[in-house]
Amino acid sequence: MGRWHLTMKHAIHWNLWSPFIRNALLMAGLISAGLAVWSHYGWMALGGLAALALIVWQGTRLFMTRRRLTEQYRLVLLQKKRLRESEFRWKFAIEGSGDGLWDWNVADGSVYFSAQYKQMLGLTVDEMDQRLQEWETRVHPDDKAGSLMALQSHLDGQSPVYAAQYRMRCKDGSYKWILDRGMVVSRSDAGKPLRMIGIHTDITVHKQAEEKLQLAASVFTHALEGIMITDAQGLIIDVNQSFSRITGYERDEVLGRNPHLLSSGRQSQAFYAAMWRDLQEEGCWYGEVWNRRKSGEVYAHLQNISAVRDAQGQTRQYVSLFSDNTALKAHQQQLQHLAHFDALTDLPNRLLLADRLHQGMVQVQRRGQMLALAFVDLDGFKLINDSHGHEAGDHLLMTVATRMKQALREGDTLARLGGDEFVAVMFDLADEAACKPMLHRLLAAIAQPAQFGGHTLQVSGSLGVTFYPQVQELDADQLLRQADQAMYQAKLAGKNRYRFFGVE
Ligand SMILES: Nc1nc2c(ncn2[C@@H]2O[C@H](COP(=O)(O)OP(=O)(O)OP(=O)(O)O)[C@@H](O)[C@H]2O)c(=O)[nH]1
Repeated sequence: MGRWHLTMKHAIHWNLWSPFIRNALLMAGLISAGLAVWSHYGWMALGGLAALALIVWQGTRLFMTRRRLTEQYRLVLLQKKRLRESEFRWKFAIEGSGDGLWDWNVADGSVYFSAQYKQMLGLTVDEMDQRLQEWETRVHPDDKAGSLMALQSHLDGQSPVYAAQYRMRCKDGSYKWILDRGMVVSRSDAGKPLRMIGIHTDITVHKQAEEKLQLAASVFTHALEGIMITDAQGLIIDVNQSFSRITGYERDEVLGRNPHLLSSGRQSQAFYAAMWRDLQEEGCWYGEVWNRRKSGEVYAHLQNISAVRDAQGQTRQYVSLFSDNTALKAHQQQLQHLAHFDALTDLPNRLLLADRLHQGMVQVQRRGQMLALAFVDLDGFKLINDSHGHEAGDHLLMTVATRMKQALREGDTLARLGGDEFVAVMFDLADEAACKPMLHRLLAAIAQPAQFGGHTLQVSGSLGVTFYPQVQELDADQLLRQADQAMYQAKLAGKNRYRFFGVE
């Protein structure tokens, strides 16, 4: 027994349980058992036993086959269930994502378009033929070549997946942007594509947002205005090209820095405090700012700052737009000057005189003082023009203007009304007599000879003087008319002298 056990162990160890050995041992066992039964009980018993063994064997086979079939059936059902679940999951995922599905039989050209695919284009389930031509006729003509090229490249095996973006015509004639992705899922032995599956994603909103972003980026980059964006703490996070052109600072030099680096120092702390207050309360600020370029040059610009707030009303960024208006400002100042100053002598003109006279009249009355207004007309000026030419006349007018100005005190005003007529306004006089030294100085200044083109030019002046305030209230025009009348009296009296209004 011990030896047999050892042999069996070896047999198992050496893997001798091959079908041949197994069957040979079984046959030997059966023949031995058959001989034993036949020798003890005879043929009848042996036949009965064999019949019994046959019945047991067939029954066992039947039982085993049934069990195997039942197990196979159970596995098939399980696989089917898993497949259904998997299909359900995929269908749910694709339909739930809003994407449309297509399944193309490349060989015969038929295509399955999912309900969602058709719905995306505004079509009902029955409104689209299951043909590839349906897709081709709906793709925007401008996008067709590109998408077909991408498709062909994938069919030829040149790209691992097919992906294209194109516009597709909907039922109502409008176009939707579609992202189309797919791949060949089966090929013939020769590598010919047999079936291809893909999905359609509606990216219209995304495209529109992208276009808006591109537009905004283009405006930002190419705007003539300088644009500076800061974070909520006021640190610069982006600037455009015009910013660099206007300020002289490159983008890298200012990122992360405070816009204070542009400050010229011309604006007070109160100015910036008011700006921040407006930004926090109103969300925007607009005004003129004097800044300093990298070169050190101070320049003026009109600046518009807006706070960018999130849905919760928290300020996220500040966007500042500004344009360099130095040239405009200079031009404005030039126009302002031309409007108020005489082009030949650069003295205040009639307009500015009226303004200053008005202010002076208010001031002297408040201070309890007096002002004198002298109307000056040159004597014999026409002769200068006639004898030496207009240029000589201009030269004399400029010379006389400078000298008269020097004859007056600082704070007094000398204006040119036109031609050879001037007006001098002398402020802060204690009484009428206080102006007499100035009147003499004016006459002397006018009478001083001037040289031009080798000629000596000389004129004199007649001055008519009036004072303010007077017993009767009067305005600046009335004052001027009084002085004009007094000047006429001075002319009548022989010129080169002054006359007070109302004094014969
Ligand atoms: N050169 C020059 N002449 C001017 C200008 N404006 C006016 N005139 C001339 O100045 C002259 C002024 O004329 P009047 O004041 O009548 O001549 P006037 O010789 O001074 O006469 P009286 O005042 O009576 O002494 C005119 O001949 C004008 O043509 C100017 O801008 N430049």
